[in-house]
Amino acid sequence: MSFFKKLKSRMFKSSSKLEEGLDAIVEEGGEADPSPEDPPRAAPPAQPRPAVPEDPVPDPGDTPPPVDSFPATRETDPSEAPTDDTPHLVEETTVPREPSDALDADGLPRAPEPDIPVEADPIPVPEPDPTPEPEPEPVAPASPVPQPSPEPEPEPEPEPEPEPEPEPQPEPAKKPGLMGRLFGGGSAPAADPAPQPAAAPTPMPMPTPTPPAPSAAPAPTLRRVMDDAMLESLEEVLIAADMGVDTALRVSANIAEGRMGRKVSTNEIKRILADEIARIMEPVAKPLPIYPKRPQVVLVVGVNGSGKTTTIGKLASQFKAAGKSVVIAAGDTFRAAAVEQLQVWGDRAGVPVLTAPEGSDPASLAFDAIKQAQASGADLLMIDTAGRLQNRADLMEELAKIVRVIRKVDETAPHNTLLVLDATTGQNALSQVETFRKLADVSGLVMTKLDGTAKGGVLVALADKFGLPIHAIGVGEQIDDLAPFDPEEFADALTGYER
Ligand SMILES: Nc1nc2c(ncn2[C@@H]2O[C@H](COP(=O)(O)OP(=O)(O)OP(=O)(O)O)[C@@H](O)[C@H]2O)c(=O)[nH]1
Repeated sequence: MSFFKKLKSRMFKSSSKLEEGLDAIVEEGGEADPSPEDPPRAAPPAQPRPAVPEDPVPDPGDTPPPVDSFPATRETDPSEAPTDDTPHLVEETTVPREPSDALDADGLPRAPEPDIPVEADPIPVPEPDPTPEPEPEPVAPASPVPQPSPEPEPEPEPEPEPEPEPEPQPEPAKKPGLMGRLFGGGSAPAADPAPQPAAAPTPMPMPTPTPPAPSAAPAPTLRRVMDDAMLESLEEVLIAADMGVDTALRVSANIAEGRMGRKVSTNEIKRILADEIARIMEPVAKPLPIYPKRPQVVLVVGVNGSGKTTTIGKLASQFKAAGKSVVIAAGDTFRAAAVEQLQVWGDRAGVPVLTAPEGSDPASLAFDAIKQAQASGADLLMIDTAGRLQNRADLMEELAKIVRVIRKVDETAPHNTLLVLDATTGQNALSQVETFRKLADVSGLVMTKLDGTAKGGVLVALADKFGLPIHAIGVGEQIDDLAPFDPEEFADALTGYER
């Protein structure tokens, strides 16, 4: 099953909404057009995503250039067997075709050519059976084997031994693909209800071969002339998919450019839209840069429950696996449960968690944590902060204070300020970015919970409006459910476009 068929079979709500909308738009005013469907978009030349961002360092001032980037382990280890969540999956290879000379001039199958014994015969000669069959062979495989039973009616039960079919190669049990987990495809690998072919090894009896169906003429493609009414519908569908009004209008306008009055099929409109979305997302798909500065201070901010602690645990685990020494600081000093939760993640990732007495000033914890990380020579210090709604001025001021105090120890810090956004919040993510970047100088985004939302389109709006790097996406609650952001996969999944 190809990658995209797998994706389609678990298609997320957002895409179905968008995809259904696009289908409906073309159906609404479309007409059957006998001209063939446009060829699928040619796959771009394989471009391994660099582990080091090509762009200049976000903070060129005092911060040295990044030497590495998250998640190096996923992207750079060639020994890793490709998995479904590898962003460079290719479609299944096509089935080899019969050579065209298998047909004669009339299009009928040619008679087999006699073997010319030029060299040693490579075809294995069947071994002569040393023991002659005592029983007469059935003439036709469909004939029932004569039964010794006196019953006059032939028993349908004891069918002739089925020909030993080649054992179906059971596919190795796989973790659901990244895109399979995106936007509602199920988060935890264990919870994946997808049927595993490996679990049912019993070979199916081969059905009697049925004659090939007469080749039906390909159904004519439905096409609609691109006009104002179609564009208006497109805008509505994009807004409903959470892209926001501004982005939806801009995307629609770009799609219309040079195409007004032309007929487009559903597949063409999906391809054009997927290309447009991928074009918007491409510049923001940047892994978290890693600097030679020790400790590199990563401040993690966001509203309550957006997934900060979980993301810190996942990141810490990946950095540790990449050979970095990581320390986490529990900056939510007001909630004992938050500290405990972070400690659980620290244990999972195998990294120490620095804590402060309950109720103490989070800015002073951050100060102490940097000092300790400096003393221990840690590569990375990740500071968790309490969740705060962007409309709580007092809490936002507290965050600004944390940043000020961090800069007292290291004026180049924090080297990264990650805003963790919950994809299920939809358009509210825009106002979160606006407020947090004012107060905490957000350097990049992590979008969590893309595995269970109808709101994936908001990422397009974020990229279009702010252009902040999207370092990673959360696709589940497990420690390895954090993946690099792949714009093209995302665009195809969002629009339902199949390459
Ligand atoms: N499905 C899914 N759940 C996630 C993801 N990331 C986090 N969660 C869940 O979201 C919930 C909140 O995550 P936390 O990491 O505690 O969020 P937080 O921002 O630290 O929360 P506060 O400290 O209360 O502000 C938890 O139940 C997580 O398991 C994700 O990518 N996918």
